[in-house]
Amino acid sequence: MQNDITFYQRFKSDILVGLKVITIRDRSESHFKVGDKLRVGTFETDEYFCTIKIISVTPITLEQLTEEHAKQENMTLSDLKKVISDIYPNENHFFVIHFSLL
Ligand SMILES: CC(=O)Nc1ccn([C@H]2C[C@H](O)[C@@H](CO)O2)c(=O)n1
Repeated sequence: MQNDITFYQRFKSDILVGLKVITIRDRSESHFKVGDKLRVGTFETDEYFCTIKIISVTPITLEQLTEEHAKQENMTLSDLKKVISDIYPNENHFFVIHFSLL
């Protein structure tokens, strides 16, 4: 069965133990709806590793990110901003996808 969303392999363990409960994506991955159950795979190999349930999808800009978002990503705010800027260069409009592990 196909996965619905992927994460870089390095985030897999944090997701599986509940330390990472949000992801910040661009508009191309903003179509998920509250209550959707998504199969999650690794970006590198598309290997399935868990199922998540969408709690909310909220628009945000890079400047609006706070320490609370960083905590929900299990990283510092400066690391979070760098990760996002590396993945999405020249983009400023994002969506915070809050999820729970099923
Ligand atoms: C294809 C793609 O964009 N994949 C992504 C995007 C983001 N993430 C992680 C990185 C950070 O922890 C947050 C914020 O973007 O989400 C990812 O694992 N894979």
